[in-house]
Amino acid sequence: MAGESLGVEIVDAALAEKAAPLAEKLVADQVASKLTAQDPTLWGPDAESESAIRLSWTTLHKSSRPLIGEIAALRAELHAEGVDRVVLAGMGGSSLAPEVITGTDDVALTVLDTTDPGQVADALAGDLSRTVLVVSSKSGGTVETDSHRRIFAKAFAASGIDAARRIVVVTDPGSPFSKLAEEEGYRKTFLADPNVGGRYSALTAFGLVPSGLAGADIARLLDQAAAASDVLSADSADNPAIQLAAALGAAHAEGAEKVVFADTGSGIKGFGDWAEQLIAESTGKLGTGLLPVVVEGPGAPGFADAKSDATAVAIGSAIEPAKISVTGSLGGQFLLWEYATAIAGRLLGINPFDQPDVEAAKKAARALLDNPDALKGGEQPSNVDGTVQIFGSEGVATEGKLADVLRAFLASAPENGYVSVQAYLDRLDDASAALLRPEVAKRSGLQTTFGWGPRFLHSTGQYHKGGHQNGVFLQLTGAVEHDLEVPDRPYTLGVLQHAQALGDGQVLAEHGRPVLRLHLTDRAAGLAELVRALQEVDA
Ligand SMILES: O=P(O)(O)OC[C@H]1O[C@](O)(CO)[C@@H](O)[C@@H]1O
Repeated sequence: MAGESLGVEIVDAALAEKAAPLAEKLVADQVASKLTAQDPTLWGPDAESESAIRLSWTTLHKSSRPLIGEIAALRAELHAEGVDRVVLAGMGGSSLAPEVITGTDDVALTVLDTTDPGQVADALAGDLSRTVLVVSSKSGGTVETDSHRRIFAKAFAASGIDAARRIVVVTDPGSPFSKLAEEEGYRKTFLADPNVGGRYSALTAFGLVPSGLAGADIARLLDQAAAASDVLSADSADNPAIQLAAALGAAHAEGAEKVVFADTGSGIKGFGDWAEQLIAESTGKLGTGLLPVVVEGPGAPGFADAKSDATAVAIGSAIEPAKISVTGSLGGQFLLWEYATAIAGRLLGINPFDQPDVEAAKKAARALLDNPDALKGGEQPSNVDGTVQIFGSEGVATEGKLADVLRAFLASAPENGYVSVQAYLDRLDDASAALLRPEVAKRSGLQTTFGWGPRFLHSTGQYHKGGHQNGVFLQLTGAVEHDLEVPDRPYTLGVLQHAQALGDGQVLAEHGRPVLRLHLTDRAAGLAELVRALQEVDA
């Protein structure tokens, strides 16, 4: 349950045996206590300058306390004005933690981490007279978040609402958003601790402001982290973070580079989606890393039948065939996984605080936005089956029926590789796209990830380009019925979404990865055709 004490159990005896010497060495090197003391030398000289400005997360359970009162005061003020609907615009580290925190506490938060015009239009269609928009961006330069800000500011104004009174900003000191907030007179700006990276920021203003405004119990969350901090700082083989990092490191050394997450009754909602970014973006670089695979439950393909390339991890009680089980409160698990990921980074020999390959896809999308002809004109599919247009990167076979194309595509994946299904669609209206993950996993026999674009670009996107190069990529794009203007920008949201899909596809192809893009000219019909076609592909 969400309140229980922190624990890591390495259920698999062989894995426990291999992890033990790694754990002993971590204890002897005093890694846990040095990490708590924010020692930037733990990842070698190349990582030192970055680590020196990325380690404040080890003490956030103390330093974030003053935020509790500030957030409660703002919430009370807003409620007194009848404003009780919270919409959060933020990508990756600026929205994944609030989504888990509010989901676990069962309080409503509308998260905008999409460029899908339909999904954004749905959020706009909510009662604006009761809405506050939290604009969260560490860098203050994320195009999706800035687009949401522009769209909502215009919609507030069009409804006769003073937009400035309804926009709250969370950002780093000195960022473009902090300047803008001042210029525009936005209601309040929370400046976050700049010495914490986005994916380690769950217990900073990024995690706490939207969650607290929505009504989650953020004081309890910090208490939970505080209760975990001593045990996580201990140079002891009983330290759960040492155990977890050693187990993941030992498994990786044996060829298990994927970590498959299933919830087994943790009481935490959607923990895997948060852990996914932390692990993928932190470790997936220099051709190595751990690929998180979030599955639907312990019976799902990928977990139930995990092979030697994957470690099944239960979030909650140990259920067969999990090799590791992790229990504990949400606040405790945030801190545990942050410690374990940073320590695993040391075992893998990488810098867990940079994301060197994320920028490439952003750059490619920007180039496409600057050249709208490349996006609109002359984009002829190689093949069409029903409502599905088929596009393939070089070397990807696109002939025949959709089922033939899928069969050939899945067969082209290397042994022990993975399939990444990437849906640039509406997470709510096209929710059935997520059913493709287990279908593809079953048909291919490969570990299969699923991500909503562009959300995953800020999460597993780093791993795809920087991690083990054995993925094949199935992109889904869809027709846009009602596009949305982005005020004072030369593109619409739909065009941005398309540029993001094509831009990332280009970068993946440049890395020599196979990319199959299926464009659904009718989303609902196309998704149904796709499921039918997959069912024709033999397991
Ligand atoms: O908070 P920001 O600066 O908008 O960034 C959002 C996300 O984008 C990334 O930089 C990757 O693109 C993540 O590391 C980060 O959490």
